[in-house]
Amino acid sequence: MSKKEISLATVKEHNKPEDLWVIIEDKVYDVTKFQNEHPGGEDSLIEVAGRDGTREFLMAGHSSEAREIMVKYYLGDLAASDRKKKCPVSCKGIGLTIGAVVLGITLVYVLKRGLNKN
Ligand code: HEM
Repeated sequence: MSKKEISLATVKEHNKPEDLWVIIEDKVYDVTKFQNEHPGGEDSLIEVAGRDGTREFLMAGHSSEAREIMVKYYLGDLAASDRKKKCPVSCKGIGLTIGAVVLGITLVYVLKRGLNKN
């Protein structure tokens, strides 16, 4: 269930150890009170204070237990306009296919023209 939407500018204001918000997968968490309990240390959270820490969070390879703990600190979703535009694998695949088809047609056209000149 999503709560309210929070802008990136608002998250940026909470970038200190005594007031520490972080964005993970487009969700905003207030981890101020969790810092001292974090098994990965407070420094790793302070490092991403007030910004998107998704990459770092995923790189640390968090367990499903960690995901359960997160729920307690969830504040709301990042405002839609501040979310990074994501292109899923399927979308990249379509782009590559279209690119390849266009390239193929161009090649055939150029080759045919070249042949017709002789
Ligand atoms: C609300 C957010 C977070 C929660 C609830 C959380 C929770 C946890 C928990 C429970 C662990 C122990 C291992 C596990 O069960 O996966 C852990 C480890 C760790 N976390 Fe987090 N974490 C959060 C955010 C972050 C972020 C944003 C970063 C990086 C910037 C981070 C970096 C790490 C690291 C480096 C470890 C240590 C992994 C290891 O020693 O193998 N965590 N975290």
